[in-house]
Amino acid sequence: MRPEIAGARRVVVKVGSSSLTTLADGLDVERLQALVDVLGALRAGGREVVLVSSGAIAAGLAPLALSGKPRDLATAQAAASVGQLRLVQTYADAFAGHGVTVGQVLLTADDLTRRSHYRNARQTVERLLALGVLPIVNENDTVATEEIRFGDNDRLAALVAHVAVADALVLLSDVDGVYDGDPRVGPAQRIDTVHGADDLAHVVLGSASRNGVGTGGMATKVEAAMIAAHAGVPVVVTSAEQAGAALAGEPVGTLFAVRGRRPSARQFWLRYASRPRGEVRLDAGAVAAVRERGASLLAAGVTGVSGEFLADDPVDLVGPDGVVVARGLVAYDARELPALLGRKTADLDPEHRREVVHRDEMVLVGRRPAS
Ligand SMILES: Nc1ncnc2c1ncn2[C@@H]1O[C@H](COP(=O)(O)OP(=O)(O)O)[C@@H](O)[C@H]1O
Ligand SMILES: N[C@@H](CCC(=O)OP(=O)(O)O)C(=O)O
Repeated sequence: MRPEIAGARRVVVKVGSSSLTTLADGLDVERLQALVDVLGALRAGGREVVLVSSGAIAAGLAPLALSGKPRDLATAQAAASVGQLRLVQTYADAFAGHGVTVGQVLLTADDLTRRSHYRNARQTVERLLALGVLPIVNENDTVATEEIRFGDNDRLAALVAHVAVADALVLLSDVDGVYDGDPRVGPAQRIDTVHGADDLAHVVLGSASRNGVGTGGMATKVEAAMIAAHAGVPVVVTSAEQAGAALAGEPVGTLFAVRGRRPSARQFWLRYASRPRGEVRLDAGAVAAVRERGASLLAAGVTGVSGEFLADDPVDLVGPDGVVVARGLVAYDARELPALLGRKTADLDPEHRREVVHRDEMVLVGRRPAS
C-alpha cells in the first residue's frame, strides 16, 4: 500500500491522448467515461481532483477529416480548437452523471512563467475547488505559439500539481508504468519505485506511443514526475485502466517518491516555471560565494550582462565557463548594471548598494544555458 497516495486529499490526475483518443476515430467516449467514473467516485469519497487532460488535437482530427497529427502549428491549433470543445463537453456530460460540475482552465506557458500570473492561476484553481468544481486543465493550444508552449501536458501537470498545492500527482498513459526500456519494442521490466535519478540511470526512455496521438513520450513523464517529486508531491505513472487502483494507493505503475523538503512557491516557480529574461555573468569568486556559501550576488562579482530585463525579472547567473550557476530575481534593470560592474559595495552610491540578486531570491541550478 502507498499511504502517501491513498491518503492524498487533493490529487492532480493527468491523462494523455493515447488513453482517450485514436487517430482513426478521435475521442473514445467509453474510455473517457471509464476515467470519469473513477474520478467521480474519488470526489464522492471526499477527495479533491484537478484533471489535466490531453486529447484536444486528436479529438479534432476526425471532425476535420485530417488523417494524421498535423505537422504545422496552424492546423494543430485549428484541430485543438474543434477538439477541445468536444473534449470538455464530453467531460461535462459524463461528470454531470456523478453530480460533479466541471470548469475549463486553458493555460499557456506565459500563464505560469510570469510570477503574477502564477499566483493568479493558484487563486483561480483554489476558488474553483472551494466552489466544488472539478477543474479540467489543458494547454491553450489554439493560441499557444511555439515560444509560449509547454509542449507537453506532462510538464504542465507537474506545474499544476504545485500551483494547486496537490498532495499527489498521477500521470495516466497507455502503458502501466515506467519500464527499463520501451515495452512495445522488446522485453522490459517495470520499475516499482524511483527514489532519485540513480534509479533511472539504466532506463531507456523512448518516444511517444505508436498509436500516433501522444506527444510527450515517457521521457516527458519521467521529467515531470521528477519535478513534482522534488517539489514534495509523490507521483504515480501508470495506465488509465489502473487509475482507480493507483489512486487507492495500490502498488501499481511506478511511484516517484518525494525527495527533499518542499521548496517555497517562489523557489519552485523560479526553478521550474520561470523563463530567464537575460543573463548576469559572474567571476569565479562570485560563483564560489553563491554556490558554496549561499551568498547574495554583489556588483563586485559581476563581469557582464545580457538581455533587456527589468528589476524583479528572473535572470540566469552564469559562471565564466558558461554554466548556469543559479537563477534569481535581479534587483536592477539591465541598463543600470554596466555602471556597477566589478565595483565594491562601499564605492557605490547608497541607492546602488543593494545586492544584484539577493540569496533569498535565487535557486541554485547546474546546467549549461539554453543556447
Ligand atoms: N521506458 C519506457 N517505459 C514505458 N513506456 C515507454 C518507455 N519508453 C517509451 N515508452 C513509450 O511511451 C508511450 C507513452 O507516451 P505517449 O505516447 O506520449 O503517451 P501519452 O499520450 O499518454 O502522453 C508508451 O506507449 C510507450 O510505448
Ligand atoms: N494540449 C495537447 C496535448 C499535448 C500532449 O502533451 O499530449 P500527450 O503527450 O498525449 O499528453 C492536446 O490536448 O492535444
